[in-house]
Amino acid sequence: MNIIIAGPRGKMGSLITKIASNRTDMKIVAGIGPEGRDYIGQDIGIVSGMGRALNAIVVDDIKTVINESDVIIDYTTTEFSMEILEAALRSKKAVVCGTTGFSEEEFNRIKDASKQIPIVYAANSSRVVNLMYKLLKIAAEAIGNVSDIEIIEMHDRYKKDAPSGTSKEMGQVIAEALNKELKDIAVFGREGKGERVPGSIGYHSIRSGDISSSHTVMFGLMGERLEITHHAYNWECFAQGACEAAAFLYGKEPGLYTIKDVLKIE
Ligand SMILES: NC(=O)C1=CN([C@@H]2O[C@H](COP(=O)(O)OP(=O)(O)OC[C@H]3O[C@@H](n4cnc5c(N)ncnc54)[C@H](O)[C@@H]3O)[C@@H](O)[C@H]2O)C=CC1
Ligand SMILES: O=C(O)C1=N[C@H](C(=O)O)C[C@H](O)C1
Repeated sequence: MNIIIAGPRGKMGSLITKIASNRTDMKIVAGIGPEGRDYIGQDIGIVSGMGRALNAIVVDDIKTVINESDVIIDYTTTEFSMEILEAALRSKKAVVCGTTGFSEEEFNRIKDASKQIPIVYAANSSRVVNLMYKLLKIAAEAIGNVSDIEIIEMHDRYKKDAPSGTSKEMGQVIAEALNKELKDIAVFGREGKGERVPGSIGYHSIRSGDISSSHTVMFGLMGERLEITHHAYNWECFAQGACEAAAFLYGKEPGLYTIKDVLKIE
């Protein structure tokens, strides 16, 4: 299968390039970078920092290369992801989207597009984080109604969105386990409100230094607490999942798939 990688200079794009180039089931045919960058026209292996050419060029206009591809892997920005989605729709190509921070309206555009093209949307493409979702469901079903739930997430100082896409998915898993709507129980920040809101999920975002990604969900009771935590030491676990998702999409019917479909964590 032929793939295009969006943002190959980025943290995720460069790792995805490295991992995809070592797989025998996929071939990188192009990268897409922002207009005006000095590396447009250069080889993606050089642009991504791998130090060797992969015989695929980074272009700034997806239209010029999209027909050579089967799947586009996109971990970039919400604005650019929307452009990729439109191009993929026009050319009927599959997309793996791991970008986070979409508005509800933007996410509805992804859902609509999936009626015509196959899409994996994954706010977190690590296998272990997706196992953590399963653990959260068990914990929320058992003690969610009798504990104070807090989600604490930490990322590097450059991350654009807060709270993280993963923490929203974690909140969703817990809300579903409690038969509630996340929007009714999520509390962002607690400035000026000392007391805890009973039955809520508190969100806390830390942005500091070069923390790759950490998520803790705390179930607080009187006299004890349960914490379930995932730490990523770098972004490779997410990039591995991105490539697995691309391989999964090859030849798939249109639809909105999740990383659970890809990783088969039942
Ligand atoms: N789903 C998951 O498992 C993960 C998701 N992410 C998400 O992926 C996204 C990217 O994260 P990072 O790689 O850390 O960011 P980054 O800032 O390192 O990379 C973003 C890339 O997008 C490119 N880009 C932006 N606008 C563009 C445009 N108009 N045309 C072409 N290229 C454009 C930039 O040049 C850059 O290379 C974020 O939304 C982040 O939250 C990050 C890690 C894991
Ligand atoms: O920006 C990141 O780094 C990450 N973003 C994703 C998110 O918003 O949840 C996934 C992971 O935590 C890394």
